[in-house]
Amino acid sequence: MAEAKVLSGAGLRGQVAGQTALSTVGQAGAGLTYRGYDVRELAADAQFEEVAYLLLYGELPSKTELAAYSAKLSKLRDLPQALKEVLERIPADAHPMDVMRTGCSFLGNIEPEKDFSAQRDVTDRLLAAFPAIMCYWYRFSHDGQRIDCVSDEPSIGGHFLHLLHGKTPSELHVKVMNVSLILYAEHEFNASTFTARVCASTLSDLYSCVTAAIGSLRGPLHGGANEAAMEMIERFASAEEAVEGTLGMLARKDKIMGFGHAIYKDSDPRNEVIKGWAKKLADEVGDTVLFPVSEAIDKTMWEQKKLFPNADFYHASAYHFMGIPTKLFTPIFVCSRLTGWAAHVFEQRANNRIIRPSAEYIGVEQRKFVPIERR
Ligand SMILES: CC(=O)SCCNC(=O)CCNC(=O)[C@H](O)C(C)(C)COP(=O)(O)OP(=O)(O)OC[C@H]1O[C@@H](n2cnc3c(N)ncnc32)[C@H](O)[C@@H]1OP(=O)(O)O
Ligand SMILES: O=C([O-])CC(=O)C(=O)O
Repeated sequence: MAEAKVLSGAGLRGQVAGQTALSTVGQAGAGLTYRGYDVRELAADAQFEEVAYLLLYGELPSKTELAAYSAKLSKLRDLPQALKEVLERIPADAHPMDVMRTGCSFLGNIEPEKDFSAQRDVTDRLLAAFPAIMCYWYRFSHDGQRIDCVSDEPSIGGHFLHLLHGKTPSELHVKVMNVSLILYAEHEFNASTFTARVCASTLSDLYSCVTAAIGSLRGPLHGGANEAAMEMIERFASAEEAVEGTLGMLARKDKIMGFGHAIYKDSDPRNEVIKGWAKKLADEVGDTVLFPVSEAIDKTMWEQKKLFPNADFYHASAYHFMGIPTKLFTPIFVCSRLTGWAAHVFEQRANNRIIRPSAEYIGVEQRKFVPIERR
């Protein structure tokens, strides 16, 4: 059994900053659990909507509850005209994470959370509307098309692919999107979730918590790593080139995106799952470069640094094989992690104290103010 990672030093590493009943990360013998369920079992057999319900409502739904929940989400997919107009004004070269942040924030203006008793309805609305926010902007700014924001796809993953590509997605692609959304849904006190909880602790509204969390997820050390990993993988034309390139990056002390983790010590339990699906997709498209390049980087990182791929690394090629533009990778993460963020906001609100740590002062000693004319 793997020993726990030594957690000390900067970045609040190893500090217990609160309690949660939502997930365990990196506990010996239990890689990642959502409300007690192993994420690998959920990814194998559940639908993302079931997992969202589990996180947001506390237990797995019955068949009837799931049908009602999925129907509720489907009805909430369309965007208000005012939001479409805002999205149409955002340029094509904007970062889609900025689009998500603006879309979420704007919806908070026109459909505000009037009372905390509406928190689940606001979350369900965002869960249903996020794929359209991303795709409406993308298709308008890139293809000049005003797409229909509703589809008859039963799942959120299928709905996203349908809006993006304008056609019914294959069964395999719907399955992989479903797995991906499950794997990304929740991860304890990661940076974006902690951001959401800090915001919630001031008794702010849910849209503010989610908007803040999107800002934290955007960075390449967190959710943005899947895009950065894709950009790196694409630079290599063969496994040999990838090995050489990785050795060079390590020699220059570059960070290799999609590797390492703040909590896991020698593997990320989500990796084996998404890697398996990335391989299936590679076979489907007849890939002979990207997947071997990814494996070569993976092998070199382990041999040289004992660093392992995190959830982001093989997500990069998996999404690429499904024809998803690289810049949309992190926004998909938003569509999923929203469930974890919101569940943490509910938990924070249910037992709140404002989050306000202390700082160790390392500045100059106290001194006398000097008026500007004498400086
Ligand atoms: C969904 C997610 O958010 S998962 C994370 C996604 N982020 C990435 O993939 C970005 C690349 N990875 C990283 O930057 C880091 O591994 C993080 C941010 C995920 C975790 O950071 P930390 O907890 O500070 O890492 P940790 O303490 O394990 O680092 C140990 C050593 O390995 C090095 N290291 C860690 N990850 C990497 C990496 N990807 N490439 C090269 N070196 C690395 C660190 O620089 C550190 O070296 P040092 O002791 O010489 O300074
Ligand atoms: O937990 C973390 O530090 C990063 C994260 O969100 C994840 O791995 O899903």
